[in-house]
Amino acid sequence: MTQAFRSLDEFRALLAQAPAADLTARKEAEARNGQLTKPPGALGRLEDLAIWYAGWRGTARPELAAPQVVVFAGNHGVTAQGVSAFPAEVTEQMVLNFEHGGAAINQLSKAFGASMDVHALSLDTPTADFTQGPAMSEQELVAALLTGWSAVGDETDLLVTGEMGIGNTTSAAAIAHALYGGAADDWTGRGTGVDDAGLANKTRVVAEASALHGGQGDGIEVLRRLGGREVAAMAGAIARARSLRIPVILDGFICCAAAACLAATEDGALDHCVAGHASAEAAHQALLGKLGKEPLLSLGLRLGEGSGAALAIGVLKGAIACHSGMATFAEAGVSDG
Ligand SMILES: O=C(O)c1ccc[n+]([C@@H]2O[C@H](COP(=O)([O-])O)[C@@H](O)[C@H]2O)c1
Ligand SMILES: Cc1cc2nc[nH]c2cc1C
Repeated sequence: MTQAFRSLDEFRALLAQAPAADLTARKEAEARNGQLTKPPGALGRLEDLAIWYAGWRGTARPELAAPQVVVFAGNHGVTAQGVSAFPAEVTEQMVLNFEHGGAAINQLSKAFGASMDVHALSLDTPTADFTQGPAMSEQELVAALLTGWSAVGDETDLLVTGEMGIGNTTSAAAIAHALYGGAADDWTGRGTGVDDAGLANKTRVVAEASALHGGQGDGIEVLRRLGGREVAAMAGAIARARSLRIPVILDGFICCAAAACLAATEDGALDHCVAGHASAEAAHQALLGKLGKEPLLSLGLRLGEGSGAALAIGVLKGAIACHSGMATFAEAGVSDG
């Protein structure tokens, strides 16, 4: 594939040109939904989900046949500040675990019939510690965005982006604080499980990062200054999915921070996304509120890897199976109200 973009401005231009949903297919799906053998609205959010999916796939009676889970891994210089309960080498060790099929996301992908790919991004070269300077150069960010962009399969009809990166809840918190303001502790949580002293230290790091980088540029610039390679790759994949009209299920706090960088850069950039779940990471619910997304599931997960979103594939499959498979009142000879 020829390189889709060579600079951040070219990536911004692609975001600005992103296609909308097919309104005709959406309207036809709404009409079909009204004729199905159930009381109006009785399938609750499943009805909205099926109509949303139909609009993005451009057909009133869609199938969901090829879901793809893609997991990106990156290392973070900010781990030098002691922000995680786990050592940085766990990122690489977990990549091996993903490759050998031993992680939670391997099992969930299999359980919901999704393909799964893992992309490790320059693990030997952590991003710069963003309390000292920008996490990435422009070219490093372009490379990470391109990794995500290129990871999306042409035949994919639903995308889940997951991540693995020790230290990345600090990156996500710093992104959210830079984008939405408030206090550093509004956005800082325990991640893999830091104790009270660890949480206080992490909050200091987020505050210092925002003081250094806040208020400078759009969401893409925030991503360059405070993101990580796997965070950027998720943003690139979500943007590529949009260009192909592939619906996306967002995962937890880090995935949503990546998505927020797109939303802050271009209005409507996440119209092709639904929120798979509410993570137990303290600020995820608030971040979902900023994105205007209502989570499908709330199961106390705080794993990442795309795990909550992968579970929500099952919900979406259920919604589409009902929408596309049910008989209408006329077909079934059932009296409508
Ligand atoms: O998805 C979430 O909401 C989530 C919440 C807490 C932790 N994580 C995972 O834990 C790792 C980051 O935690 P930490 O404490 O190292 O910043 C990273 O690999 C994430 O996938 C993920
Ligand atoms: C073991 C482990 C697995 C993970 N998966 C995603 N983030 C993780 C963090 C840790 C520490």
